[in-house]
Amino acid sequence: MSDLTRSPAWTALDAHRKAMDGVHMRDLFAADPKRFDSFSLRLGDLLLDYSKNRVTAETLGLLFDLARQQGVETWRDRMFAGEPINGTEHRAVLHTALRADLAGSIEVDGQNVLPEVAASLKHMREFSDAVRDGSWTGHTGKPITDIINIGIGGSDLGPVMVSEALVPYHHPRIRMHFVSNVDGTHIAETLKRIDPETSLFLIASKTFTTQETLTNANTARRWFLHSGAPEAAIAKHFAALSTNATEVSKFGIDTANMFGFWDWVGGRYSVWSAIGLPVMIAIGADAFERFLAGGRAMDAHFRSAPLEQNLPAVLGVLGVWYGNFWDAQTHAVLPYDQYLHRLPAYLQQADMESNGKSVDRQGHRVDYQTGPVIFGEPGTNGQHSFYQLIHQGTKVIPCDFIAPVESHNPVDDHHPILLSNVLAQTEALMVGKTPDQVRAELTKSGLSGAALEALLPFKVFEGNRPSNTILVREIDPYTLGLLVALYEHKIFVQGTIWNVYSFDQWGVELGKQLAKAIQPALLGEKAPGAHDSSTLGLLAAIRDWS
Ligand SMILES: O=P(O)(O)OC[C@H]1O[C@](O)(CO)[C@@H](O)[C@@H]1O
Repeated sequence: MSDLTRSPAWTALDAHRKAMDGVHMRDLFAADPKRFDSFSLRLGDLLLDYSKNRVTAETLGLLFDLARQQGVETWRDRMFAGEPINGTEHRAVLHTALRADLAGSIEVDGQNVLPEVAASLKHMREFSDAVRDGSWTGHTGKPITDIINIGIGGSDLGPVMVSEALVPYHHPRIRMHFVSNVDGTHIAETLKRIDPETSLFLIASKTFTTQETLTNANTARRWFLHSGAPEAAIAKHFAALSTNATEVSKFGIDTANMFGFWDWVGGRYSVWSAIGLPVMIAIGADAFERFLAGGRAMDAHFRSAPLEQNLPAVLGVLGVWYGNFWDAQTHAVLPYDQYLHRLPAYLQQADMESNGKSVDRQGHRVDYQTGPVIFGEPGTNGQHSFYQLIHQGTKVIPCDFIAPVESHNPVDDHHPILLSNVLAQTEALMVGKTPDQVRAELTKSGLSGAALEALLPFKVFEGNRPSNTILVREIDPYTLGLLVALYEHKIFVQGTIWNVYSFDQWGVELGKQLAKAIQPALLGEKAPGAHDSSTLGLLAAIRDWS
């Protein structure tokens, strides 16, 4: 057994979990009319209702004991202080510095990093202002109409999610495109829609060695030059967002057009950095600052609120409760806002790349579950797709319902209908429908006897299915900043409880290595070499058909 699973806090939760067997949330609500007041929290214009969970005050007490036992507060303080808590890469984890009060000081290796953050933001502001006001033109003197961000993983998902979430704030002249997939279709379809004279490519890659990004960037450059633009025009149409000046120069982008950041910014936490430049161009520097301010407000809350009133801590321990004590394998992210349609994809990387680990910080195989499988779709689309399983399947699927109270598009009665679905879903999941209720309904509809009894089991909803509801007044740059930082810190809390390193991602390396080894065979440059029979069989089939 690991230190964690034999620890006092864990064993107490194990025992408590058994005591919670058979406890239905329906009864918890019936017994306590103030349950919502006890199990909800607000931070400014963000409200978290976590009352529809299989928890009592005792459960939460035990979960916070676990969080304290695992040093959540100490690790949190170490993160904010710039200590190298990313142990396998010996790096600080300081995405919080990107949105910090720049008058302060945060040191990495004895150096205050905030002046560099301020300088980078200034550079981004000057550039984005120029693109937006039309003073930055293409090589033929026309203002930029299309921004094409080429990046993948954290260099794509953060920018595309935030950009899409904030479409109502976009500059009217500027269209945004995000190319990530190495599948040629992605870049080819994008290039069809743009004009080289008015396009600006942002090559976003922390390392500037990522194969997908460089392949797409090279294709974009060839396409641009092929349009008749001279080599010197590249400087007007290509910029780099990266930590790697050497590779940026090698690619042919002038480092004057490079927006830098630092190795203490993890890819999946980098939208607050120069990687956010496409967002800043789309929404303007002031709105981007409001996004940073939202993140900063959540940071201040996470640092100072006692765990019991701490939004990220509450979300974090609830996930641990279901994953480790109720065998939940997944977690659904269900934004009831079309503009948030990329949030589930964004959180897939943020969460699964961070906590998808099976070795603890001491290098031992864990004997407990770590990060969940994250999935989701915007509501109400998900309701007509996979919610059947959430309501009546055999699995416990904790859900986060996320919704703005005000819509950017208050057309007809759409928004009340949308919101009624949020409330209805969480209520239905919690309360369910008993056999007696179904019997009464069926009787009323005229059914009776054997026919009624035959249909009855299919129409029963067990209920007791957990959900959180996160309401914001409206999705604006500030509340989005709050929301993104909320999830970042939730992931941090969970990784700390699980004693894993949340800020590395070694698990993505093997596939990259093997792809490099297989590529020459597909290009016909080499014989396939030694592989298993499946890989060889597939290679042969591909060769046959190409
Ligand atoms: O920004 P880069 O260096 O191109 O990396 C892109 C992505 O690739 C990964 O390293 C893993 O695939 C992610 O963590 C990262 O966000």
